[in-house]
Amino acid sequence: MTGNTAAGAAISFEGVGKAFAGPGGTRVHALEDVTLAVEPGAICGIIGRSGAGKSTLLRMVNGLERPTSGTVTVAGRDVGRAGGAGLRTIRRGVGMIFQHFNLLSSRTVAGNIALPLEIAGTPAPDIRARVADLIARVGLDGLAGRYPAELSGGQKQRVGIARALATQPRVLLSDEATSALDPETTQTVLRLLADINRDLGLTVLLITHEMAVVRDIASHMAVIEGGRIVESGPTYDIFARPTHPTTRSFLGGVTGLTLPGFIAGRMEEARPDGPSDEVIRVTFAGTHATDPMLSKLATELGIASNILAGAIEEVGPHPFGNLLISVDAQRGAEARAYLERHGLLTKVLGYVR
Ligand SMILES: Nc1ncnc2c1ncn2[C@@H]1O[C@H](COP(=O)(O)OP(=O)(O)OP(=O)(O)O)[C@@H](O)[C@H]1O
Repeated sequence: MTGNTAAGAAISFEGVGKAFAGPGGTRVHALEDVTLAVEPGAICGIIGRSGAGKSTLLRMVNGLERPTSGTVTVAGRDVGRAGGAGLRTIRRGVGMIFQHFNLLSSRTVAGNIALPLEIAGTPAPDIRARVADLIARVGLDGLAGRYPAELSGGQKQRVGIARALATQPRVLLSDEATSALDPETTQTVLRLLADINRDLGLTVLLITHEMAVVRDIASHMAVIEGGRIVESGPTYDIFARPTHPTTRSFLGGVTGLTLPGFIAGRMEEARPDGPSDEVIRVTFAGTHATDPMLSKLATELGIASNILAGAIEEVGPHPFGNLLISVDAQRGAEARAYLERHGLLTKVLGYVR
């Protein structure tokens, strides 16, 4: 997904910058030198904190914002320089869903879904057939005549998704689409997006501040901070080997990376003189996630380990685990070498006396 190779990409950002006029004649640099290529059929999650530049990035894909430098292309078409009919063509190929759904309260479910087709001048009989298909596709059978006020949040988002799909776009943009939903409804909406991605081959670009959303649905991800992409690549690789501190702090919320307070408060960076325990993060990737490596460490090397925190979960279709363990610091190097030899990743986090 990442890098400079934009050829063949569904969406590509090349050296993109965006500056807004700030207070008192200042300039706010919302994006700086963003380069990212999203391959056709990928689900790419952009994660970042409030104000990092996520919305600005997303809005460039359908031309709601134009870059002040660099180039944004969708299926090879330059969005920033398109105007009039060219921009309308690009926009027809890019659907968008929103955190607060943005439905028209005066229109029924069917009426909301029909709107983009009416605007595109689609004949009425075709609209009726297409709307019926879309209602079935998103699981809203029987609700065509309801008004938004009569729907749950999850149902409203399904209407939003159906409306976004009405003009058969090749790209779907999702602006915090599950942020207003409860966890269970979030899961059903994410599953629907994953099904649509798979069945229709749509490319999905989603922005979120929740790593769990990225973990559950995104094949690729990018972390944005202060308007710059600080890390990007396949989601699984980044979960296994996060390099940037911001990525690590986002990961702390969804993996077993957070040390319990009673250990965290006593950790020292350097190994102290005298007896101590080494605290190690062990990342289990792929099939190793289910291997009983710690018991092998005990039986084959006689090294006992304490499990301090951990979780095994799924990132996309792959099992993935993070364990925080402690071992006698004198045997730490030996334990890490053994685990690494067996395909696990290790990192010393510190020492506890
Ligand atoms: N139209 C605008 N005029 C001036 N500044 C803007 C404008 N739009 C965004 N910004 C600024 O650009 C920066 C990035 O904003 P953006 O909305 O893209 O961030 P975000 O990551 O989407 O944040 P959030 O999660 O809070 O929506 C912020 O400093 C914001 O104040």
